[in-house]
Amino acid sequence: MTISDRWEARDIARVAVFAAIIVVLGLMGPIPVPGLVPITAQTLGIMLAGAILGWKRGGAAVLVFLLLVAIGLPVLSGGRGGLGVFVGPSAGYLIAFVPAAIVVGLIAHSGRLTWWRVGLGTVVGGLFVMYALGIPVAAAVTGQPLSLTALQALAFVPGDLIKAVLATLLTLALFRAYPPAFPAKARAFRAGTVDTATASASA
Ligand SMILES: O=C(O)CCCC[C@@H]1SC[C@@H]2NC(=O)N[C@@H]21
Repeated sequence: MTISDRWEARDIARVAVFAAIIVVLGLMGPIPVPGLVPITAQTLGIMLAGAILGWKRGGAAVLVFLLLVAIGLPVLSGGRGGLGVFVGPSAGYLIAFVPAAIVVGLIAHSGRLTWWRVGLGTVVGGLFVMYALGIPVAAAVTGQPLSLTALQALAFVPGDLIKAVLATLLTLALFRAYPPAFPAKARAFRAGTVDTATASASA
C-alpha cells in the first residue's frame, strides 16, 4: 500500500496550530536561572510538534515559530523576540529547536507510534540535539569554558526529562483520542495496513 505524503490545506492548519501552541507555552514565562539561559515550557511544544506532526510538519511548525521570533514578535517566553536573540546566549538552543523537532519526529515515527519510540525521540531530539547545539554556542557567546557551560546545563536535565515524559504521554493520549491529528503513516501503522518497508519508502 502506498501512503500519500502530499500536503493538504489541513497540514497548513496543523503547522499553524503547533506554531501557536509553542507561542502559548511561552506565556507561562521563563524561569530565570542565574547566569544561564532560562528554563522554558516552549521546549515541550518543540517535542510535541515533532512527536505529533512528524518530522516535516513538526519541523515546519517550529520554523514558522522562529520566523515569528525573527520578525520581532514577542513570542518567546518573557515576551522577547527580534533578531537580537539569535546572537545571544540562547541562540544555539533556539537554532536547535528545528533539528530537535525533526529528530523527535524521525524517531517517533520510525515505525508504529509506541511509548518507547516517542520517549526515545523526545529525549534524543529534545535534550541531546538541543544541548549539542545550545551548549557550545552559549559557551562561545558568554566566553565561558565549554566544560563549565556543559556542567551548568545539567540544571536543565530534570525539567527537560519531565517535559519528555509529558510530551510522550500527551502524544499517545492524543493518538488514541484523535488520530486525524497525526500523519497518514502513523494512522496506517495503527490500522495495520502498512509494513515497515512500505512506510520507510513513503517517509
Ligand atoms: O527563550 C529562549 O531564549 C530560548 C531558551 C532556551 C532554553 C534552553 S532549551 C534547553 C534547556 N531547557 C530549558 O528549559 N531551557 C534550556
